[in-house]
Amino acid sequence: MIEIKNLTKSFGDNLVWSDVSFKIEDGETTAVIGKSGCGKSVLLKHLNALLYPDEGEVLIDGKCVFELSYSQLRKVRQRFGILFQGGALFDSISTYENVAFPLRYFTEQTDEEIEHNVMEALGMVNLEHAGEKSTSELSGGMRKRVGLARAIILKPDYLLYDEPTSGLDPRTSEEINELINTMADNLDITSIVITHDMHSVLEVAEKVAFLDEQKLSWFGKTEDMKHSDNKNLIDFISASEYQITKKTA
Ligand SMILES: Nc1ncnc2c1ncn2[C@@H]1O[C@H](COP(=O)(O)OP(=O)(O)OP(=O)(O)O)[C@@H](O)[C@H]1O
Repeated sequence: MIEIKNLTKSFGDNLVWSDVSFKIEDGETTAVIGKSGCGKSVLLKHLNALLYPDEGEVLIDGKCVFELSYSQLRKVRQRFGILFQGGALFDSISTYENVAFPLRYFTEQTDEEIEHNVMEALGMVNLEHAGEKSTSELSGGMRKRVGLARAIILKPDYLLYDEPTSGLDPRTSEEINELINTMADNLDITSIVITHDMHSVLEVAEKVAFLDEQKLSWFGKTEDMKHSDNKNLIDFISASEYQITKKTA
């Protein structure tokens, strides 16, 4: 379990949010939503201590990540897989090598073991035949899938998704949502998804954290969101639904 406790973060005199507390239960998918600039990415970067807060704690299995030594932190960071917004692929190497990269960097696996694991990960994202392709030949949806194969290659406990459906058409977004669910079901993984896409939230998330007005404005089960009396949350959902209707009309 990841427990976020009384977290406050500012950059200079720009307060991003204060006193944020919620729990991410093992095996669940939690969506972090909110307007552009409300501090979703900043929150995500605190989970594995890529950023440090002004105050507060992030406890992973009871230990605060901000108090770990360098080597302990390295181990904790290996428990996280991250799907970056654009996929963050290296375009100078093949799709296969992109997925193999964390294994070559962090493990002592032989070429045979690497091949087995890379092909398994590519299979999970339905790209088993794309290994030799240059990543510059891939569509936006395929790049996300390769990024996802790379994010799961070290068999992480936690998978962080930064805007997994941004820039994708509705059908490709749907494929990515299905993959997020497949990963959660098949890999026994805990997922945290940053998104603006309410359709994606409804498809993948069990819990929702809504950041607004420099605080955690609402946290709860996805099914309770629409019945909330939080006006800003309801406005945010309605605005997103309007966008969905426009996109699919
Ligand atoms: N390294 C940094 N140094 C200074 N300010 C930063 C830094 N990273 C983020 N910020 C500021 O923190 C605030 C929150 O940014 P963040 O990227 O977390 O927003 P977001 O909710 O993820 O936005 P979006 O939905 O547009 O990606 C913004 O005001 C941003 O300018």
